[in-house]
Amino acid sequence: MSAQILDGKATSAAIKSDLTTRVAALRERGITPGLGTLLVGDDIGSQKYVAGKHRDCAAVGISSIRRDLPADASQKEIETAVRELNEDPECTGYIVQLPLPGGIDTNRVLELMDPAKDADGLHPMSLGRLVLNEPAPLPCTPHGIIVLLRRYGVEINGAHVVVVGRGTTVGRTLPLLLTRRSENATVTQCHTGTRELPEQLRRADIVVSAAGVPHLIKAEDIKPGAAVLDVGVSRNSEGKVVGDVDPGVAEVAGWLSPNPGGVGPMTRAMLLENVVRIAEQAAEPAS
Ligand SMILES: Nc1nc(=O)c2c([nH]1)NC[C@@H]1CN(c3ccc(C(=O)N[C@@H](CCC(=O)O)C(=O)O)cc3)C=[N+]21
Repeated sequence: MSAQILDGKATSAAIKSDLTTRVAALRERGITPGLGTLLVGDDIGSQKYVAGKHRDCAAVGISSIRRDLPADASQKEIETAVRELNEDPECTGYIVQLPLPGGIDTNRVLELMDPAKDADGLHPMSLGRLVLNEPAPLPCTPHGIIVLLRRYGVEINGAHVVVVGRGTTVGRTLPLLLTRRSENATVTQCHTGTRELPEQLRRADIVVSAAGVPHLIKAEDIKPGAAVLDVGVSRNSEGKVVGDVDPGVAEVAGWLSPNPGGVGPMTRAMLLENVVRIAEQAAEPAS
């Protein structure tokens, strides 16, 4: 038996098609959503992600505003670029591509962003609202994970989910989404300091690995039939993406989200969704 593939590429294509309709409706009312990206430096991975985001925008009718700064840009130059995106009326939502170069105070940069334009859901205000159960743009990768599970009918309610990793984009935020009443999962968060990771993994109905450790998750540690989502991004010597999940897992798992082709495209679709939602809300302020 081989796992059913949680196909993020196909699922994101369907979502993008829905978004195209919503963008067209906004445009008919004279509103054009615009996604800004601020990219600092020339990391090849980041360049690729940002290029992908702008391609997605073009495909659904969102205009894009691209700001690129050199790797040696100063804190001040980066902050100026953030202020300009805050002010730019064509930019209705934007992201600061992470990580920023060493020596830059990332949190200070994020705090300067207008929270009303937070397309990533990673502004401190949005994260605080998430903790407080208030409406806010959701972090794209965790949101993409939940939408992907739902589209394939993987039961989240009551499931035991093991999340591996403690980064902001997945490890720290995914448990917040999964433990909302609407998802109702039980979460164990693991990381590099976790003793006996295999024992934790064996109890999981759903495993989400975002550790960035190639082939950390082995078939012998997976409960037969469990859903396994590979979110780890490492690169091998040829620059190819290598995930956290050992290929042998496909023989044991019930569902498998591959990497690439799984959560990455979903992340991009959720980013577009945030941009469209922000523009819709601006068009029709809650009374
Ligand atoms: N402020 C900020 N927001 C982010 O959302 C953000 C970020 N910084 N920094 C880096 C990570 C990484 N990330 C990915 C998005 C899409 C794919 C993606 O679509 N990948 C394709 C393949 C790409 C390839 O092969 O290189 C796939 O999985 O099929 C991957 C990774 C967003 N990130």
